[in-house]
Amino acid sequence: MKGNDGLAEASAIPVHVVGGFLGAGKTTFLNRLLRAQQHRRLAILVNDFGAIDIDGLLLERRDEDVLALRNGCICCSLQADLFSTLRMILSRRPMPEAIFIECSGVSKLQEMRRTLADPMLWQYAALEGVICVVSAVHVIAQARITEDPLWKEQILSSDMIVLSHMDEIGKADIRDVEERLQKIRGGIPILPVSENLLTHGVLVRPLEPTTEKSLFWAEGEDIDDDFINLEWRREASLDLMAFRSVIERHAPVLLRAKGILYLTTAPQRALLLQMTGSRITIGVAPEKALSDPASRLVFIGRSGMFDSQMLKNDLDAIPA
Ligand SMILES: Nc1nc2c(ncn2[C@@H]2O[C@H](COP(=O)(O)OP(=O)(O)OP(=O)(O)O)[C@@H](O)[C@H]2O)c(=O)[nH]1
Repeated sequence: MKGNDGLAEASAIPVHVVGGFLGAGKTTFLNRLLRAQQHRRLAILVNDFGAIDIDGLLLERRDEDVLALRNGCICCSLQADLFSTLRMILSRRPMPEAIFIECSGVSKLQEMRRTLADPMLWQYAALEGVICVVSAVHVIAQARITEDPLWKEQILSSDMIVLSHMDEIGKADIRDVEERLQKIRGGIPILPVSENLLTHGVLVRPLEPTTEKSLFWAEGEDIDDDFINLEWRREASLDLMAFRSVIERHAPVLLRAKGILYLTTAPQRALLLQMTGSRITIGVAPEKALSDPASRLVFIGRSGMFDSQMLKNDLDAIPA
């Protein structure tokens, strides 16, 4: 049977939102969860703030299960795309058992919550809960991130916090992190990533659909303007020392960088660059990355602080 809007009627599919600041560990958490729940039919919707689909590349799931929404933020500028993608997922047969939405690191979770509380959507896909992934290392050592109003908004607007990067700090620091988070949002469950959490799914407090009329087209505050991103692509491989010095020069104003790199020392080898705050790692990229032989990187910073043109000029000047 079909509903008035053309969607098949069915009991609502649970929707889990996974949010959290730039580089907090959302994709890593989701990958662990997907591995633990391999037997389930899940649809994953991933929102990269930039046009380059890095998160889609990093998610370990069959390509057809992962849908990417790029070049904007689903909590504001991509709201309409979010709805049309959800409709497409809901029209699939067999239907997924659950939908996970990985927000971009700049998504406001209150906006996501309002968007998904749409009364019409709720009949088919009901928000089960909003999980905020918080990096314990950010809390202990990255004041630049934890002083960002958006970081706090995400904690205040979620139902549960999942702590990442706990392996990198000691027990006393973990207690300190929990206390600091409880001060921001008293009573919120703060959970480490455990097998139990990954296997038995993610709780959480069921919400009621909004009584307001559909927010489908409601205009939210556009937070895309607060952040600037630079997408940079180079067909030839890069000199590591020159690349490093460019990154070190710009690191103080960057909140996040990630992407695929090819270096002159091993031009056939795709490397994965990850940078959150001032922490940088370069490791082996997933095999899928090799389908594109170009280096492709995304850099994100706050407007007014991050000079994307200057970074682009510096990157362009790196010798091949
Ligand atoms: N040691 C450690 N590293 C982690 C953990 N979680 C994530 N990372 C690393 O932190 C970096 C960022 O992790 P991602 O999962 O890509 O973070 P994200 O929140 O999806 O990033 P954006 O989508 O860009 O906002 C990567 O280098 C991960 O390997 C963790 O629990 N422990």
